[in-house]
Amino acid sequence: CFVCCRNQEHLTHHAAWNSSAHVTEAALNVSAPWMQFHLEISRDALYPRASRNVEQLIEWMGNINIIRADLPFDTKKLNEECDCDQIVKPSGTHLKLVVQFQDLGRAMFKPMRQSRDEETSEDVFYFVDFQRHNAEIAAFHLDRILDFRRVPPVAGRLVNMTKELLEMASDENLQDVFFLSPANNVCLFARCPYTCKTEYAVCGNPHMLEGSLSAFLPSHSQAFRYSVQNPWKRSYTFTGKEDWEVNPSYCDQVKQTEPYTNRKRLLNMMDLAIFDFLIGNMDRHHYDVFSKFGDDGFMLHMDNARGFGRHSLDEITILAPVYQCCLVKEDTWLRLRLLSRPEYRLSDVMRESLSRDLLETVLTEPHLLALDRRLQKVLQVVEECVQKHGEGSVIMKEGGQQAAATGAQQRAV
Ligand SMILES: Nc1ncnc2c1ncn2[C@@H]1O[C@H](COP(=O)(O)OP(=O)(O)OP(=O)(O)O)[C@@H](O)[C@H]1O
Ligand SMILES: [Mn+2]
Repeated sequence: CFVCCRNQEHLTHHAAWNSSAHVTEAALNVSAPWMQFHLEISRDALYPRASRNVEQLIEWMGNINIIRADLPFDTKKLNEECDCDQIVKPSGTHLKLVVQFQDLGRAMFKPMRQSRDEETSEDVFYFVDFQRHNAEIAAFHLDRILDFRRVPPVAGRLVNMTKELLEMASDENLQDVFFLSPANNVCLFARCPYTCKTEYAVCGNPHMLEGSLSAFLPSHSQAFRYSVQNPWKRSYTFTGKEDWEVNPSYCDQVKQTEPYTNRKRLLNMMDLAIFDFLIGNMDRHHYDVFSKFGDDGFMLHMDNARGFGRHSLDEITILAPVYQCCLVKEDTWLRLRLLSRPEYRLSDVMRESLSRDLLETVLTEPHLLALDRRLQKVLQVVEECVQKHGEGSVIMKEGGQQAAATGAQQRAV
């Protein structure tokens, strides 16, 4: 083992790769950015704050040759049961592919489905909303700026659907979803789970299509991770209400339930709510954690494609965990305040960060400005909590201890 993370704080080490099914020792390049990404994952975050590898990984995903395209495992499983004569729901949102690169790294590809200027209609339920490739990219950048480092690196890329996807398609099931539109554009549709209809397809122009590439995490056999239901998840029905929506003391219940008896996990839930409020994501039904790190480990913030749908709406209920529990991690609080100052304004830092992506405009100006407005609302919610309960019981160190006075009280007064 020549590149080892020698302590238990890290998730994988090089020796683990010898047993990897899709990598042979001969082809293995330990310095490949995707491999370095896996080696840097620790109990605290997906990558270190000062990681140089993340930039390299993004550039690499944006440029390196694609040698194979696959349907994702969950879609494959559904395909076995999928009958294209039976349309279940009129939604074509779940279009994603696994691509493999020349040096054996992999990424989840989500194609562009909605133009950047289009705002999602008010009549669309969040659970049938489109997945937006630019939301995946922007969410990664925001997560890094907030110093959470819980979103796998995501790069934007213009992909040639014919040469890089169809010709690299691993099996017939995938080849079969490609077709030529009446305008002679190459298109692809999702077989499953919801639709087999070509009107929900995405099309290139005629071959080129934008998409997001999310760097693959280590496989389950190398680093098992499991999904946990979000206690503040929404009802996925037309009229249903969840417990948190009707019970004002819901947080007391959560606090007494595993794994939230662990204060670190509870505080991480507050981070997740803040993150989702900023991006406008109402579709956080689950989150993932690596089992190796137990309840102390960080939470993964994956699947952010339903963020950034409506810049004119600030969906305050996404902040329910924060205003119901009246808790926030001190580090997060300090960072949010910093990003509200004119010299570090969140929208400016985001604009700068996103300009390094290969795609021209990741977020339009109204979405960037919405971030500043929403950040103010987060600060306001926390300040109201501080006024009610005092700073000592609201702003917490990661381990759950009271934070040193941060001046929230003064600002609130
Ligand atoms: N970067 C990644 N590395 C490894 N696995 C990933 C990655 N991105 C997504 N996945 C896996 O693919 C599955 C689907 O991804 P995602 O949730 O982003 O897409 P989705 O179309 O919204 O699917 P779902 O309906 O399951 O939410 C998830 O279970 C996740 O574990
Ligand atoms: Mn999803």
